[in-house]
Amino acid sequence: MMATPILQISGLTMDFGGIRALNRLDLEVHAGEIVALIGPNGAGKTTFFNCLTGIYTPTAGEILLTPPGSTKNVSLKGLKPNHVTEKGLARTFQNIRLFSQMTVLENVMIGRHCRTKAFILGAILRNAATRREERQIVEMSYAILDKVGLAHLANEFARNLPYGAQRRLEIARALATEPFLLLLDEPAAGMNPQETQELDRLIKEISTDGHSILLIEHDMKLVMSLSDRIFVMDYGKKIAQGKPSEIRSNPAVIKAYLGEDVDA
Ligand SMILES: Nc1ncnc2c1ncn2[C@@H]1O[C@H](COP(=O)(O)OP(=O)(O)OP(=O)(O)O)[C@@H](O)[C@H]1O
Repeated sequence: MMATPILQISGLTMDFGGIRALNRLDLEVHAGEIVALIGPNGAGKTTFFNCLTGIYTPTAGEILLTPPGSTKNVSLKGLKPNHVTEKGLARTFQNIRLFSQMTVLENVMIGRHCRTKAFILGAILRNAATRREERQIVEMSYAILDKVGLAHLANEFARNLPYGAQRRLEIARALATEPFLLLLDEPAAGMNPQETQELDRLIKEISTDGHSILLIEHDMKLVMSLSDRIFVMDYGKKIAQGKPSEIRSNPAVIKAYLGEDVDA
């Protein structure tokens, strides 16, 4: 028997006034998978992520999250972004959103915040439990920075990092929330070929560590290298889904991309 998907989306619809940006989308992600969401500009991919992560409340449809190995699901529909993160789903953004005036380490520690127990009173009194928790946060943040290859830059201001490193720092911050599902919105955007290759390796490593991944990406070479399955959208609808080899030769996909600048 096939295990319950960790993410199950059905009939997801999002209207902006008269514009139907998402039209009854169904999609599922299983534990351990790397799934890519692709489609021409304006297809609705970012809107889709925004509906999943509490930035928009969808007009209709359901979004169910089930921790790996569990049978109990939770609906994400209508939850605030911080509550979505608490349920085990973290994301990065198309436009980098780091705290540029803070250090690399602090940016990761902030990601950790949603899993900490210490309250304001603890911070004021700085009791033993608070200090212990702080120490653990620092250690864990260093371990994550090590994973993404940024430990040596821990005390640098985020704004001083090269572009590719900033994108990896965003991933580190998302990982600090301990997600079982990670959403990456165009992680390779603006990267040079070497940075993209490093990203390819990093995403595979994160997947091997036990995180499932759903990513939006325009770099087709990266998509084909990473994905177990690909969902293709156009005009808010799903037009195809399948393995990379199936998507590559799918006539509906080729048609949707005609006239588009595809980084093949
Ligand atoms: N806040 C909003 N208000 C009104 N319309 C919106 C809003 N956000 C998105 N849209 C519209 O929804 C459609 C889908 O946009 P979206 O940004 O999700 O596409 P995309 O697939 O992410 O595109 P890209 O690849 O360029 O990032 C577009 O027609 C867009 O103009």
